[in-house]
Amino acid sequence: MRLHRNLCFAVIDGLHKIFNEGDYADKVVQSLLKRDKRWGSRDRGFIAETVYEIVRYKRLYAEIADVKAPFDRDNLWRMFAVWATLKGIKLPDWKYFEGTPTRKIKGRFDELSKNRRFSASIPDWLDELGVEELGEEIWTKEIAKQNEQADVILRTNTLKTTKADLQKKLLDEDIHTEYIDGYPSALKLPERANVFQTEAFKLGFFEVQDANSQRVAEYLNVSPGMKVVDACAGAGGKTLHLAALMENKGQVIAMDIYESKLKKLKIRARRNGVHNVELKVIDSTKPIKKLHGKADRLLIDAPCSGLGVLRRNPDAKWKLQPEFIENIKKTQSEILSQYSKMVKPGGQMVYATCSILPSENQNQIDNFLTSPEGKDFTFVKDKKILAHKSGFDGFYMALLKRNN
Ligand SMILES: C[S@@+](CC[C@H](N)C(=O)[O-])C[C@H]1O[C@@H](n2cnc3c(N)ncnc32)[C@H](O)[C@@H]1O
Repeated sequence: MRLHRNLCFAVIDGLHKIFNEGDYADKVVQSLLKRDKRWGSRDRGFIAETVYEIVRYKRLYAEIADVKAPFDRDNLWRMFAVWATLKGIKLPDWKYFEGTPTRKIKGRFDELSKNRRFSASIPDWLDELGVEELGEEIWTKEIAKQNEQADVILRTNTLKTTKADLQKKLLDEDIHTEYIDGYPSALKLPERANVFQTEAFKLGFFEVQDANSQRVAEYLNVSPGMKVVDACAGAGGKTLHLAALMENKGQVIAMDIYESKLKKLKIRARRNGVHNVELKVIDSTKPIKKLHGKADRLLIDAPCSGLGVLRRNPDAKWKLQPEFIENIKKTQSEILSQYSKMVKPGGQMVYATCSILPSENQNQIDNFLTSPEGKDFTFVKDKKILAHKSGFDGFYMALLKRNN
């Protein structure tokens, strides 16, 4: 591979924004890709993948390059040189690469690879937490998997098309996809492509959604005509899926504390041809109280650490703080106790997270079931999904039934 100066500059600019200005990696990459219209898909792929890779392995590359945060541009070039050397890419004779100690880099890499905190590139506190919660063996495998690039997965919008028709339509647009065993609406791209530019996307035939994320709405056993509350709907990935499973019949009440997220959901619902969603901002306890005992089904897709989806948000490793996890656990427990009251007797509820930590998952359910609010509920089943076992994102989901 030959390095192109303007693409490498874009990578360095992106890293500067992510590491030093705290910008989100996905937003930074999105804006970098708009910088030059002449860039083709290979150039865009280089920028996105290199930025993500250096973000993933920040701790390892910084240690090998012997640089410390905050990283100035020279430091970022040194980390870039480490990345390129380990990839076996020949460094051009640019001034940034003068005196790069190629042999020493490889030696340091071999040495540091024996230590998970460097090989998987994670902060010490997170490594301790992972071992404490999952045990050494599982954590080692899981955190290694979370450093891989995630596949692009689509969810067929069954309100508008079928999986087979969508596959044909995408093939007409030169995009190859494959079925995934056990995931009824999913299509996987064996090769990455910008699916948002396709006609099929503009027509609302699919949404981009991880395969295991597609399991969550399915877990809730909804049917057409029901009154379903999606209490932490965000921009509505699962709301849209619920509406499709309900064949646009009945009512989905999509709630969130952020109106801005629900506004995005509104746009997506229009593209998806979804007509049965009502949006409600949670700006006090009132909207929840009004729904006490009314919902046939409740989805709590709770705010969480996001440790199951690090492949998609690698910068979360550096942004997460132990205090955030402690606080989010309190929020999860409050949400469970307050929002569960919306389920009517005989109704069902799913509590889900995109975390792999038992303390955010099954422990929350155990605590809820022994609390005064939880005594009306019976545990039906749960699923603990780890990325290294399933090949897709890490998730947790529990199904509970409200007693009659
Ligand atoms: C995991 S995300 C939801 C993702 C969304 N369901 C989807 O499938 O695209 C969790 C959501 O919970 C929202 N949230 C945080 N605290 C909340 C609260 N107390 N009540 C309701 N929603 C909350 C966040 O704004 C965020 O959108």
